Amino acid sequence: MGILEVKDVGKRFGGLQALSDVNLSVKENSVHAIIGPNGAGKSTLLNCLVGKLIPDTGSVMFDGQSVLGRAPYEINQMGISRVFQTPEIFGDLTVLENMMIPCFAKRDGAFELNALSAVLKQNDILERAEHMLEEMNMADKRGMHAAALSRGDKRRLEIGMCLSQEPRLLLLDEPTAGMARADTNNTIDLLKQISEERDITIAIIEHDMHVVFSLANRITVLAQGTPLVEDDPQNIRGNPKVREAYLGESA
Ligand SMILES: Nc1ncnc2c1ncn2[C@@H]1O[C@H](COP(=O)(O)OP(=O)(O)OP(=O)(O)O)[C@@H](O)[C@H]1O
Repeated sequence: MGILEVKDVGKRFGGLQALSDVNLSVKENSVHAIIGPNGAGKSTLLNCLVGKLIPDTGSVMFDGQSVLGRAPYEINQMGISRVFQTPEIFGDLTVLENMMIPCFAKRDGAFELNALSAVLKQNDILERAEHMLEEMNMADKRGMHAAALSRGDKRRLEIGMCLSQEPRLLLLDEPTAGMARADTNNTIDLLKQISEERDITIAIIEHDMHVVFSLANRITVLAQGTPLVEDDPQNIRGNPKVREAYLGESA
């Protein structure tokens, strides 16, 4: 039994069956990649896991509890945290102020941006945020405006903000999209370190096969809204159907 169990999930948008009969089991402490061509249904599936969409059929269980019908913030509190394609950080705030926001939400269950000045006076929040920045190797950037960070550092900050909530499942939606190779490699190293050092499960949607094969120990290939195959990376690489359809002959 995985920490995340998706059973027979289907989702239709008008006349389009975006997902059908999706079964997925994500093992605790694994890095599980979901790959597939454009329009395969990867984002739709992710949205069904975090409460942004409700499937028409099937079930989604996290650690034995159904996530269906729960609001995104409730699912977040259950221990699922999501990193978006575009970093969700506040560019006008400093790196430290950004990091304080999820620390506050973790302590009090909610956060309003206009409460920031009050938050800045709270030592426990400040200590926690500074500790997280040290863990993310970003302490030297604490006073910078987040907008001035490199793409890779914006991603690093956002991942740190997610981790400060101590999730058990981290969902990543193309975390290296649009990044130069150096930033991509830094992000791969960061995610490897997180997966090795923390008691955490990672599920990642990714187009970049270098990222997928560097990180994943399990891969599900989605095609036209339904899983084509789920296997270990070496078998996915060698699977002729997958090679032909998704990876290209050079993979
Ligand atoms: N809100 C929506 N309303 C209508 N159709 C949608 C909606 N969201 C997604 N779709 C359609 O559902 C199908 C699956 O889309 P989805 O974005 O999940 O695919 P994807 O695998 O994430 O693709 P990509 O790799 O391009 O991001 C596509 O045909 C898409 O156009």
